[in-house]
Amino acid sequence: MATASAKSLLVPRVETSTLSSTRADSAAAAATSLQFLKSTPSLPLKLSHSRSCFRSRSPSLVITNVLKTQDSLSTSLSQGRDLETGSRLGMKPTILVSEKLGEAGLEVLRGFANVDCSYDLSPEELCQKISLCDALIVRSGTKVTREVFEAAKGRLKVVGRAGVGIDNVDLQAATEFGCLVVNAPTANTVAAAEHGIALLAAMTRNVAQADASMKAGKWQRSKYVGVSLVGKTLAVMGFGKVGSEVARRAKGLGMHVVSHDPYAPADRARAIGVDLVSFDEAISTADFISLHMPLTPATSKLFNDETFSKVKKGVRIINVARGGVIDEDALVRALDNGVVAQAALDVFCEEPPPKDSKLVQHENVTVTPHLGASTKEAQEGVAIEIAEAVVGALRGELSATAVNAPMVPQEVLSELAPYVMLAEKLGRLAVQLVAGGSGIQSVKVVYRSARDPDDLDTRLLRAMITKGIIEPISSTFINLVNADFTAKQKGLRISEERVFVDGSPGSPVDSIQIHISNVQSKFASALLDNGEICVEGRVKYGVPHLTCVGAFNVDVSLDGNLILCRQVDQPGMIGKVGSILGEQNVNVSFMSVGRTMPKKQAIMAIGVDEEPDKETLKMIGLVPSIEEFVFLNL
Ligand SMILES: NC(=O)C1=CN([C@@H]2O[C@H](COP(=O)(O)OP(=O)(O)OC[C@H]3O[C@@H](n4cnc5c(N)ncnc54)[C@H](O)[C@@H]3O)[C@@H](O)[C@H]2O)C=CC1
Ligand SMILES: O=C(O)C(=O)COP(=O)(O)O
Repeated sequence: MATASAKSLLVPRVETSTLSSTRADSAAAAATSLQFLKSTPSLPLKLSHSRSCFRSRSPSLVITNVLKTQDSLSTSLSQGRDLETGSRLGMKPTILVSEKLGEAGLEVLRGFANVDCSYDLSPEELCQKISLCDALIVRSGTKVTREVFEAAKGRLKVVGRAGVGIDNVDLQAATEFGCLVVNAPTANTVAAAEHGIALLAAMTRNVAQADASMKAGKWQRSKYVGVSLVGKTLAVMGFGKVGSEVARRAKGLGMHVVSHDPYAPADRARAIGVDLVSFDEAISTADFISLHMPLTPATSKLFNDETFSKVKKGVRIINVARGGVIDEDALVRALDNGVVAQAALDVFCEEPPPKDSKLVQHENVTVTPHLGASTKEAQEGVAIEIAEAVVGALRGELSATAVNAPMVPQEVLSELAPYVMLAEKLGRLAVQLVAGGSGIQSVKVVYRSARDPDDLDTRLLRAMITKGIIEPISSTFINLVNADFTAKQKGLRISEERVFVDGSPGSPVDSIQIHISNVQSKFASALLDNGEICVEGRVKYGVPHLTCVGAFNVDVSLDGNLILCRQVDQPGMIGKVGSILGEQNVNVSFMSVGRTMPKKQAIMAIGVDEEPDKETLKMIGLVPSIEEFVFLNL
């Protein structure tokens, strides 16, 4: 249900009014809208068991422009086709699917976009195509490098990883380019765990080798005597989704399971009878080591010569995580000298590995070509999970599986929605009070709240304040993905402070204040005694309001444009300014006067639907008793 209007969080500014209309031309401020979508429509599909994981994904926040200026139009166009305008004009976004995706997911995508399934693209071909695409869906075989984001020329808004590992996506580059990365983290967990167990069993009983031998016409029973699993110790390295499912299954096989995971809660492990131990203890006591951690700079080549020097002689290793977690040359050495008796590998540093790979050819190594996620059920689940996430993101929703943007739970999103609008508008307003806005270096945000700090998630508010502050003074397209990065790039420090107020903890925030220090103001009345610009806002009846400018209390809804005037408090001022605006056909939507004391200084806040021309503003400035005024686009 649409409740109001707002700027896009995740997609670039979009034009939804008629571009040629004078309103679009003259609307210096874009009104904004916040919408909550109902749950994504149910899909006429057969669902796998894993479906429940993503069906529970909650509806998300959609933030979309309804108006825009010529300036913002060109910004938008320079970033590629405007999605909402496109859809109004009957143009669909384009989604490039660069690796095989389940048909069920493709159906979801086709309902919303033009879908280009182009598999096996070379890096050059991918770079050529990408500037025509709004989203890209990959699996593990496509390298989404910085070059890809550069080649996209700002059009690519979402990269969907149809699976878990996102080590093939340059997340830093994605973030810098404001491109959201989403993954499908749950639908292939069981498949990967089952493959881990399959490799464990196949390796210990030499299934692959014996099969090849028989197909070569041999009958070698004594050569392929295996080892038993029962009673042996398995070290699960990485006790996440896959690791814990492997552990559960290994327990069922009668194995003793230990695990190493620096971030896993011990009680979760204990609940399935697994002891969390140190890295060294895990590798030195285990008969089998199964790898389930992500590939990150910290885990790259974690299994190297030094690690193999600490393992129990004759250990067996299973890797369904990522090839890069193992130094493959070191593993070959360990296999050759018998330190590692056998290895079963689904993943490799380079995929596919070179044909002459010593590891692949090694007689004590069982290999599969990255099949961990490749079951019919998992692929159907992953495809739907990623299709829903990508479509949602293209609609501007915050995804529950965003990898490079704050993931805010739905309950938090729902209650923060009006405050999100307030945050952006206050940021936008505060920066326009600065004389020469680009010199801002230090911003303090004060949240007054009756909530315990632990119960107030301000990441979204902070991102929207940053967006509000930066967008009016920069040509950079800002969204939730790159707000923090861009602020840092611009040397803007944003600190947050929470002040406890008595009141109802039912509402997350009582007020938000923005303080900008060490700057001059265009509107001296916005300055506090300490020289900081200060504006404060609250949400009233679900609508963002400006409640304080400098030391003056005001009470105006933050909608449309705003004129702030300081005058000597006296009768007739509202009428004088109102009639100037009326004569020039500028519609006044609201007015509020805040004063220090009767007949002293007062601030008049006037909301206007249209932007007054320079002459009109000049006439306001000439009204006797008006000491200063400023026009602000919200
Ligand atoms: N072969 C295949 O087809 C598949 C491979 N995978 C791989 O498996 C990995 C794990 O997947 P999930 O369990 O779904 O991810 P997850 O995020 O649920 O679990 C990863 C766990 O590794 C832990 N971890 C991080 N650094 C560690 C370290 N230095 N030492 C020990 N543990 C560490 C984390 O705390 C986390 O608990 C993925 O990152 C992916 O690379 C996942 C699915 C299919
Ligand atoms: O989900 C993962 O991390 C996987 O490794 C699965 O990769 P795939 O989608 O099968 O290329």
